Amino acid sequence: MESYLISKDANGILFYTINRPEKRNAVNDEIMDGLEVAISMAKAEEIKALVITGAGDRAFCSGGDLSVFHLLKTKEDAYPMLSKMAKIISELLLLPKPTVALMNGVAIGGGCEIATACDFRLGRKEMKAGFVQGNLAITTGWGGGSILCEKFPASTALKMLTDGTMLSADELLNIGFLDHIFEGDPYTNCTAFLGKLIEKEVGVLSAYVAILRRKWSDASILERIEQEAINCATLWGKEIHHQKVEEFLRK
Ligand SMILES: CC[C@H](C(=O)O)C(=O)SCCNC(=O)CCNC(=O)[C@H](O)C(C)(C)COP(=O)(O)OP(=O)(O)OC[C@H]1O[C@@H](n2cnc3c(N)ncnc32)[C@H](O)[C@@H]1OP(=O)(O)O
Repeated sequence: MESYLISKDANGILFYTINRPEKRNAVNDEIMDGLEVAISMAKAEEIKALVITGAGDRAFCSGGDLSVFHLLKTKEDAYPMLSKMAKIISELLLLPKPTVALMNGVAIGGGCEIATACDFRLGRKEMKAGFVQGNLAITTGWGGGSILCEKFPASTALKMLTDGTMLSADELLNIGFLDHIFEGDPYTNCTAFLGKLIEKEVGVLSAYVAILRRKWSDASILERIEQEAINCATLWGKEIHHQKVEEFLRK
């Protein structure tokens, strides 16, 4: 089974689907590489938006693949993985096309980081999401913390990051993290949400998103994301992080 799927619909929307439902759509190197391919494909003239979603109805993305990444022990081990995904998420953030996180299920840790980098977040009614990295004695490491602090009020962002709790769809809507809650078929709901947007010319869409991309670039977002990856790598190498991950893997 392919670990990710990339497809385009008749409206010019490109879909990137993490296709590891048996692992709650956890991110490994292949998923990272696939996302980079999708971001590159989304730059094509005919593409009006990039949508990221997960296979199945349980999980959008459960973050980094702990069965793989827990083998990374030191700061030097972890930094290349963190920096690789931080660069890909930076490209997602600055893509000159509108982006959507179609959150078909739970989003945890790095899964929330991917969603935060998107312009819009749609959540299935039953979904929950949480930046749980703090419970694993690390921080966000793929840029999600920097982007959250860029996009949301400081207190909202810091509360989400430092609480490390799972929030319901209604709670996420109330704080502005979700733009829309849906029931039923994710694709139908996503195309309905983008209904007016896909009527516009690509040049108009690109010009509008450029206003945001320019604002974030002027605010040195890329440097902040790189520093986040370095800080996460430093915490990653500490023993307490490995103990916390072992506790999860033993459950
Ligand atoms: C920089 C990124 C950062 C990092 O990598 O350090 C992070 O993303 S930190 C956050 C890492 N992610 C997590 O801590 C999430 C762990 N998973 C869960 O809490 C649950 O699995 C949940 C809520 C996503 C789904 O719960 P549910 O009851 O529906 O399923 P199971 O727990 O029974 O899991 C089913 C199956 O999936 C495997 N699984 C789930 N999440 C991961 C993951 N992140 N990495 C690897 N594998 C994962 C789980 O082990 C089960 O596999 P099985 O072979 O069936 O035992």
